[in-house]
Amino acid sequence: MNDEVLTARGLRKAYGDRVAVHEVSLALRPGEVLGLLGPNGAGKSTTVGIISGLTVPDAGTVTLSGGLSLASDEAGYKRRIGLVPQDIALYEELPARMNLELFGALYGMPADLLKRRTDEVLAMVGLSDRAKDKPSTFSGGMKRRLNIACALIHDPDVLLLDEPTAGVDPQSRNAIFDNLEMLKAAGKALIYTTHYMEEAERLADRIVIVDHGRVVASGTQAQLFALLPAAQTLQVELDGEPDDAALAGLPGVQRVGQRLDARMTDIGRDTGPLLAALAERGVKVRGLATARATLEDVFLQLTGRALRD
Ligand SMILES: Nc1ncnc2c1ncn2[C@@H]1O[C@H](COP(=O)(O)OP(=O)(O)OP(=O)(O)O)[C@@H](O)[C@H]1O
Repeated sequence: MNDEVLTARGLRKAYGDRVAVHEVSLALRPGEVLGLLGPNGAGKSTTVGIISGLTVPDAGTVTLSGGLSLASDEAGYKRRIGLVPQDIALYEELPARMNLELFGALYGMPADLLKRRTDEVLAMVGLSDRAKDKPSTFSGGMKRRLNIACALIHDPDVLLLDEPTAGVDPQSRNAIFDNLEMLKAAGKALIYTTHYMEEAERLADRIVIVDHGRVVASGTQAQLFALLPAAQTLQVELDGEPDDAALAGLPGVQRVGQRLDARMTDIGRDTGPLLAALAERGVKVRGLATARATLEDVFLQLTGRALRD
């Protein structure tokens, strides 16, 4: 028995010679946000496309809880999945409300339910007072929020979001994050693709890092940071100008001008001994700061390249 709402196994998709997705497997539980993190072209959209049923894989399976798959019941499967595509997909010249009604009609929702859900999702994304307006008159952030509302109209269990904050102002971005946290609290399962590691760090319970179509690492943030030789850096601001000889031989310590950067796996344990060693050598300390490793560091460690170009 498992409590997964979605299980993807061995997904593979090639376009000619180019393998976009290679043996990607992932699983998702209710109330969980899975961050799919990787640079441009890593295969995130293709993976999401396969899970949504828009892209046919060359190999692999996606199953929802209860054993539901595209092969067993395509309409039933799609009713449980919502997709927020990377490129905004709206009818620009139709009122916001009508956009939602059209999406709802695709799922065969009865009129009374559709009316109720339309009101609910408009309220959720903060667009109730713009229901009669056309997306062509909306800001980028408002269009994104309406796009998310369209994906939620049929109340899916699983929401796939493909870089949903592209071109969004900070205020709308925060509003989107609030919405996603609300959905998570309501037990929805979310796959969130991004190449912004700050977004993955903020939202994701677990993260799958992809590169060149392959999963290079997956786990909780703590598990991913554990892949680094040192998860934290203690920055020691020096008082005066100690000579390099006084600083020689301190393990994991690097001098950066008037500062020492000490890489540590356990900052609580390792700070005391370092400060004692510095005092013993007559090195005076003016201040301390800590810097935490980021997912960018994890990606760099695993691939030797930066996440963003
Ligand atoms: N329809 C297609 N035809 C040919 N090649 C494609 C197609 N879709 C994707 N690819 C290629 O597959 C690879 C993975 O693309 P994908 O869009 O899945 O990456 P991504 O991680 O979502 O990147 P981005 O963040 O830029 O959207 C890329 O090399 C891309 O050029």
